[in-house]
Amino acid sequence: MALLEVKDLRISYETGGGRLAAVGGVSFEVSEGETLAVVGESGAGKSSLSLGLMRLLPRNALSPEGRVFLDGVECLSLSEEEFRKQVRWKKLSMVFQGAMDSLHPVRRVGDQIAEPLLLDGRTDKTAAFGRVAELLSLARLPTDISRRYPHELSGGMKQRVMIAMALACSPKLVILDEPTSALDVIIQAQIMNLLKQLKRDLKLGSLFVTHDLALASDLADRIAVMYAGEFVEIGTAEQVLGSPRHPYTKKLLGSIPSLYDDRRPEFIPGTPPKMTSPPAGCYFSPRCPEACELCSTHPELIVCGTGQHARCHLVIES
Ligand SMILES: Nc1ncnc2c1ncn2[C@@H]1O[C@H](COP(=O)(O)OP(=O)(O)OP(=O)(O)O)[C@@H](O)[C@H]1O
Repeated sequence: MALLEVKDLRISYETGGGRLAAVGGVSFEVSEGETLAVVGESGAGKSSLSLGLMRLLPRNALSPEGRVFLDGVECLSLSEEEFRKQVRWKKLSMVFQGAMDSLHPVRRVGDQIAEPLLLDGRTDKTAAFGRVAELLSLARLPTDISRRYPHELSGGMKQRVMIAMALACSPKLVILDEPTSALDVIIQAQIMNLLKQLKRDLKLGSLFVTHDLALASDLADRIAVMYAGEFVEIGTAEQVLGSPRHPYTKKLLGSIPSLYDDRRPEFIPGTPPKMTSPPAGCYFSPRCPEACELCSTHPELIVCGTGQHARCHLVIES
């Protein structure tokens, strides 16, 4: 059985301009120890998906529709209190986008990491600080930073602290929302190595949310490409990167600069549709170089390889 099973998840917001469909019927699974990267440009719905799974959506979000099974428990039908006690941080946790800047500036790092353990009520202070030392070492940080304040740490160290905090209650699955976006490339590589190590050593499952397909390829077992609230392609990293089937995935790959030839990175003309009034047909068709009359109807995901699916009429079903 999959660790996480998401079925037809839909998330919408009430806005001044009408109802906005941020996540429009997304289905996927993540197994124990597996990394699924969710890749898409800004506004594709990646953060809404992540916050929806954590049940931390903003107030103007409508109740999510669909089913979310985590370790066999259907999460959307739990009450807020049940979800907080049984699931959030314990089975499913998250490293938020830009979160390293949200550490409390005048509280010691160790106290902040210990907080969720102490709040749980099942751990005393000595045990909590023993666990803090373990978590710091898991995140490859010296244990003496426990007594330091956030302003004494570099950006990379603060991000390691955020990762340590996400692991505090030993979750089985972590959502990593753009975990390296604010870091320079050297530190980014170090954090990616740490994530790979945690995946291997702890058999940690993860949903790795990023706009960067090249970065996704470093950690992902499978990749889902998200466009206008939908998965337009999903498959193993090898399939999506080596033989992409959806025109949007091909364009995303073409936009990655190459060090080894004179090819110029392509750009994708146009912008994603307004999700308060999405077009009737394929959402990508106004920007698609391969669009044809078939694209005036909305495509379903089509099986185009073992475990590979693409939402495009031009894909031949296999
Ligand atoms: N609280 C909100 N109210 C109304 N619309 C929202 C809200 N939050 C997000 N949206 C809209 O939902 C859509 C998906 O946004 P979301 O932030 O989930 O995308 P994203 O892929 O995570 O983008 P980014 O990488 O920029 O965070 C966008 O059209 C966005 O404008």
